[in-house]
Amino acid sequence: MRFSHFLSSVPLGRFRARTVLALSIVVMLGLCIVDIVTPTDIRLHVLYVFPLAAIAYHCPQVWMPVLGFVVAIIAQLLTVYLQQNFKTVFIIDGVLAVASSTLAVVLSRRLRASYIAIAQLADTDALTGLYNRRRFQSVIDAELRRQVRYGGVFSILAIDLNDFKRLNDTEGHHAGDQALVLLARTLQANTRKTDCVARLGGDEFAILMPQTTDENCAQVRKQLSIEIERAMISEGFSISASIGYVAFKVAPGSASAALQAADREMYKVKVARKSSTI
Ligand SMILES: Nc1nc2c(ncn2[C@@H]2O[C@H](COP(=O)(O)OP(=O)(O)OP(=O)(O)O)[C@@H](O)[C@H]2O)c(=O)[nH]1
Repeated sequence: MRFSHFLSSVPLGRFRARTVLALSIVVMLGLCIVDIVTPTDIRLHVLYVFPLAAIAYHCPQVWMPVLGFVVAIIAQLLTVYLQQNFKTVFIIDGVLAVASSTLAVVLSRRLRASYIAIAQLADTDALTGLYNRRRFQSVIDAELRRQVRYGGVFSILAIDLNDFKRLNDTEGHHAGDQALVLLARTLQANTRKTDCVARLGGDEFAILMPQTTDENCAQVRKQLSIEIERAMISEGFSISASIGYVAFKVAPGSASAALQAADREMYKVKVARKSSTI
């Protein structure tokens, strides 16, 4: 998410974060001008900018940053009023600096945690916890760039359950969901940590395997077919998967082209299976 999009999406009552941030900057500039006109040390007051901006981004109610500005202004005026007394000024500035820095750290950490949670939601499939199509395409993009730079080979496997609709229709969507989760676990358990397993949608899954040749893929497909069948039978699902693969010795034009090529191979397997069962 671009920072400007994120900023404009933060709800702050009737105001947008952008408005409150602009307000906080105006107030801080005002405080700095007060400092310059009444020659005190402005270095500490600049510290207020960060916590106030952090509050402005983070808190859902607009009165909180406004209250922060009011407290900062009162403290500032008090500091100016007492500036003859060096010790008092030092204490007020010290307390404000510590409080504002602590607030900035706490709020920034919460902000970062929310951002990570949002980014994770955008990249993963809620049911299986695997990467979703969007993230998988960016993983393929990265592999394409790596291959163009360093050469080598990588492969993509496309996996699609057979007659999954029938399972949903006869045993219900909950059973269907369980079968999808089981498939996700089986794929992860039987691939390398360096491979990337993703759910592209519905009963379609895919695996990106770096440094994996055609021959390796044939072995992986055989092994996965056995493990999927074993896992499904052990949970009482009579369901299998069609698996197609492509090994790319030369970088394909795009991530979508790579996925489509693997998909075509998977459909060939599916069609062959259907015609053999007719
Ligand atoms: N339980 C469950 N079902 C889903 C989910 N997403 C998609 N589906 C169902 O998956 C089914 C996919 O149907 P199809 O694409 O015809 O696949 P299929 O029945 O396996 O048919 P073939 O691929 O031709 O063997 C549909 O019934 C969708 O409703 C999900 O998250 N959970």
